[in-house]
Amino acid sequence: MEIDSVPVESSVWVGRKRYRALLSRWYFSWTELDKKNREKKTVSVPIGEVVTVAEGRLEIQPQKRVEDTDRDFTLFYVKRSSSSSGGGGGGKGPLWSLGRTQFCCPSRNLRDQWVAQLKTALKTHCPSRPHRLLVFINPYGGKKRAKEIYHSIAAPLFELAGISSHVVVTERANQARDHILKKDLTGFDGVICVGGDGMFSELLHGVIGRTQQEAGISEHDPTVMLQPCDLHIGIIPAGSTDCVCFATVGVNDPVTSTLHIIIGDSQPLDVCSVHHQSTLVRYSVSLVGYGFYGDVLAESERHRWMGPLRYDYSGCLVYLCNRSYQGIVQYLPADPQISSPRDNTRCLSGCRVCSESTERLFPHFDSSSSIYSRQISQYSNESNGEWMSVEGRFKCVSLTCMSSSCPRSPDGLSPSAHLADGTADLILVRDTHPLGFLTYLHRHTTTQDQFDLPFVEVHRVKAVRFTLPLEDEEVCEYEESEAQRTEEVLGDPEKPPVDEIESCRDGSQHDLAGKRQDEPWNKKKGRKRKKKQDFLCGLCCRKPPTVSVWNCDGEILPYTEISCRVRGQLVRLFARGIEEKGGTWKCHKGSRNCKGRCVLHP
Ligand SMILES: Nc1ncnc2c1ncn2[C@@H]1O[C@H](COP(=O)(O)OP(=O)(O)OP(=O)(O)O)[C@@H](O)[C@H]1O
Repeated sequence: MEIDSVPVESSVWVGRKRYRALLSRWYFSWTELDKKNREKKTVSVPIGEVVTVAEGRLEIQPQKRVEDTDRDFTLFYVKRSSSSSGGGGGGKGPLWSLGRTQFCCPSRNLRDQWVAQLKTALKTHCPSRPHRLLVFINPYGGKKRAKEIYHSIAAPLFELAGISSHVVVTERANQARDHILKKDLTGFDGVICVGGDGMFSELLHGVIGRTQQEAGISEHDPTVMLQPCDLHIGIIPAGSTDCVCFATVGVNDPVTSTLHIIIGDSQPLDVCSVHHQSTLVRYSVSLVGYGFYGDVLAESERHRWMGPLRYDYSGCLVYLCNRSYQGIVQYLPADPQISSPRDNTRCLSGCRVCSESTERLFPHFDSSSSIYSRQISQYSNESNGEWMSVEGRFKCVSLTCMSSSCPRSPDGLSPSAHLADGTADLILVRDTHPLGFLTYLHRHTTTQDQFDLPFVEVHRVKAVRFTLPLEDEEVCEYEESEAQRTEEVLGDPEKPPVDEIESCRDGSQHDLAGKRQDEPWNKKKGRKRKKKQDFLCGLCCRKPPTVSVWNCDGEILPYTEISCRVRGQLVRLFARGIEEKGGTWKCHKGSRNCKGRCVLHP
């Protein structure tokens, strides 16, 4: 049935008020009329944000109630409110809730036509909505409320929207990742995690790994072009850290996230692959951090019993230790003509830089075909450019593919970073006095520019390498069983043995020496490894450490010398980036798929 056929316009009643309802190409709107037929206020809902339409009077809250009346139909859609007005989202973007309006038509025939027209419009304009989802719930994440959040909030909304889901409540770490890697996923349009950043990371590794397996691509080669992933990932926040959700949606709110999933929003996301020599170690979307952020994570692992408070406690402790580390950072700069980490822009919904990057990264991309058919072209451009090198003592070295904003740091580590432009921001904080470093840290919680400090530099990059200066190569012994550990990180159900890492950092005599003798790593550049060092320092130390550890999205990496490469738009989330509160979603002419989604209804 053609959308432009009758009826596109008719009188309807909402309660006792008379309205003129109109279905145009991209919107359904209803305008209040007074007794003299003069128009009063209009409510306009993009078809893309209609959740469902049903005959009769339908309610789902506080519980489901259906009344099959002849002339009524009920419309469910996305409604926005300011996140500061409550709801627990506490974020940068608006909170979404389920809007519901009940319309009464002059006749049953007209009611049936409205329902049919709206359903056809949904089918025609929203072909990318999911129909079947695979949901992983981590019952131990955050405040252990993930099951309750899913069953009381997300599941009823999925049911309303006609989405079926297969639910897996995890029984161990990495179960979700292994499931995605190994099980039959035919028929699923997306994978969802109900948990925190750790659960998201499992899904990320599963989806990327599976896509490469199916495409016959080795993930280990940092120079190879990885296959962009078709299977969307959704996050229903229920963890103690939900940074990825916050940075891609703007709030940590299960209803908002569920509605983004239902309407099939699609946000491409850059991913950083972290390698050690010629082996993939992990993928990251938010932070790959050495020095302060690595030490805080390592310290916090010892105090898990404290819950989320452990990060504050460990942050204070590590700050007081006043450590800095020697290193050589090499980076491949991104094109400064396109954007810069200090251009004071923000990556918001419909971001021009990101949408133009799609064309740059995938010039032969055809929006009418699947993501799989994108031509592989990204890395011909990517390897271009001259590597730069910085050597010195650093308080921290951070690489972030996104702003990494979170409720505590609403602008994030790099406020002008983009979600999907194929670049990451490299932040180098050189050794400085403790007060200077405190100023740097404090500025993350304010609107002051954290890069406007003499000991801080920031670069927009496509790739990074970190090595230790020859004279300072005192690396913890846990590096030396690297091949085995990488297998554990990527291929084995067990996580990296953090306890071993910890014992190494503690200076305990965990003996891995037997494993190292014949390893090529020892022969590299003819270097001779010195003996393991005690790690603790500052308040609690015997000897200051010479190396830190890498924090990769909340996981400790088992290597110090790493290389990172940004994989532009490798995955897609059920999200749309951060919307400006109460504002209009700007339409950048020429950006694909704008299709009327670019204006927000009030
Ligand atoms: N059933 C399970 N038992 C133990 N660990 C699990 C289980 N399911 C998932 N995990 C692991 O728990 C870790 C933390 O989960 P999640 O991210 O959901 O919660 P979180 O409270 O935000 O955690 P954190 O802040 O520690 O990252 C994840 O890395 C995941 O691999």
